Amino acid sequence: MIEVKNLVKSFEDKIILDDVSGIFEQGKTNLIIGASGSGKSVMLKNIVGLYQPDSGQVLYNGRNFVNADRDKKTEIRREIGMLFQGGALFDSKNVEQNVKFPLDVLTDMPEDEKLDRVNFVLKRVKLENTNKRMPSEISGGMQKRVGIARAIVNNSKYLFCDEPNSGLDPRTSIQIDQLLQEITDEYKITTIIVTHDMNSVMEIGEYILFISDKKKLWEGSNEDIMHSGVEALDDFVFANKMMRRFKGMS
Ligand SMILES: Nc1ncnc2c1ncn2[C@@H]1O[C@H](COP(=O)(O)OP(=O)(O)OP(=O)(O)O)[C@@H](O)[C@H]1O
Repeated sequence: MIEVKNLVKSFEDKIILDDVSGIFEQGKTNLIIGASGSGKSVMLKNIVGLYQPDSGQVLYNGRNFVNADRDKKTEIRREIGMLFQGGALFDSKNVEQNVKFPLDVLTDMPEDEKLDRVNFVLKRVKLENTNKRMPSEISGGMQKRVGIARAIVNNSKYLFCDEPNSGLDPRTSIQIDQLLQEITDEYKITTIIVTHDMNSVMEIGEYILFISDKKKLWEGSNEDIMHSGVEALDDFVFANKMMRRFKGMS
């Protein structure tokens, strides 16, 4: 579980996040949503330690990351897997080398054990026998799956995904969402996904934190989001014509 308590972040004089709190539970797909520029990525970067909050706490199963010393931070970082926007694979490495990379830099596992682990996660994302393919030789959806395999190869306890569906068609997006949810549930990972994709919200939003105007304006599940009664959230949820018609708004 990750607890964010009273997070405040500003750049120079501009406050981006003002006293935002949330509880992201283990084994659940937790979503941070909001309009473009609302501060979703900034929140994720504060959680993983890429940005230092002005104030507030980020607790990884009770361990405060913000004030942790170097060793403690390294310990927590080893438990984190990240799926970056666009996959962010190394173009010059093949699938196997990409997935193995975290094991090469974070562990002293023997090579045969690393390969067993790589093959295990590749099988889990249904990419067995693609070991020697280069990123340029596989589709966008396959590249995302390689990214997911790489993010979990070191038995990650925490998984962070920034817009995992960017650049994918709707059908492939749903497959990636479902894979993320299955893996989260199966390995009891605490997963946090930043997205503005309403399909993802409805499909896998077990816990949703909505940011607007620097604040957490709403939290809840995909079951409740249609009836939040929060105007800014309705503007976000019912942004397209079809959804508005569904709600009887136009
Ligand atoms: N390093 C930085 N220095 C200054 N301002 C920043 C920095 N990073 C982000 N911001 C500002 O913080 C605000 C929120 O940005 P953020 O990237 O978190 O938005 P977002 O909700 O993730 O948007 P999008 O959906 O478009 O990716 C923006 O106004 C952005 O310009």
